[in-house]
Amino acid sequence: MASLRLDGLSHRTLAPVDLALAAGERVFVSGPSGSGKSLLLRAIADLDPHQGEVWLDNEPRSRMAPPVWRRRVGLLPAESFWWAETVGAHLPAIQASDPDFERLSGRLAGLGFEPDVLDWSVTRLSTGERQRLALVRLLAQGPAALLLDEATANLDPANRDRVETLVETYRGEQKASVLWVSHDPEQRARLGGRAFVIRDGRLEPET
Ligand SMILES: Nc1ncnc2c1ncn2[C@@H]1O[C@H](COP(=O)(O)OP(=O)(O)OP(=O)(O)O)[C@@H](O)[C@H]1O
Repeated sequence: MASLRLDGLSHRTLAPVDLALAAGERVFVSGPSGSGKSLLLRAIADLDPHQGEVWLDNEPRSRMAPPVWRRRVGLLPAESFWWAETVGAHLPAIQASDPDFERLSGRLAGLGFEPDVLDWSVTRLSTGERQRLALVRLLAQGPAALLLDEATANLDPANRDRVETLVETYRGEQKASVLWVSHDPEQRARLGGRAFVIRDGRLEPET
């Protein structure tokens, strides 16, 4: 559970942003291709050069070790990277007797996977499977804030709904703040909440 606050955060194409998300709040960001949405998320995750500060509750990013920050502020990139042989090798080693195993199996099932997906080779994953499994992998770290870059861009409506449900369940249970980049106005309308747009290098409330 944590609030997320951007304090004069800027990057190469974006004017300084001040934005506060309460713990458990979801905020959408949209904007034309190339407007700087992904760079905004990457700056918050401290993956790219930027100016300004980001806070999780009262903890500034500059006082946290980068690996710790990136575990607590979890970025789901538009294209996920898989480096090991199997899906399961990317997830924490959990025994079937561990309570976390049930939670993991529940999330996999909620996204339409059988438990044997953990044994699948990553080379067989379709684009949509990669996108859904990358979300499961991210949530397994237990982030306090989620940064979602087009989390449903490659999915059919049924799988899009499954991902929305999983994100909303996690947000509700963990009181995680969620910054969600989405091009889909119907998704923003369906889920509700505050929405912003990046126009001419500025983050503005969507009207
Ligand atoms: N490493 C880099 N060096 C120079 N320019 C970059 C770099 N990374 C991104 N850019 C540029 O910054 C701009 C914003 O990129 P960004 O990926 O944030 O766009 P976006 O809003 O997420 O677009 P899309 O909706 O197409 O994913 C683009 O013009 C991009 O070419």
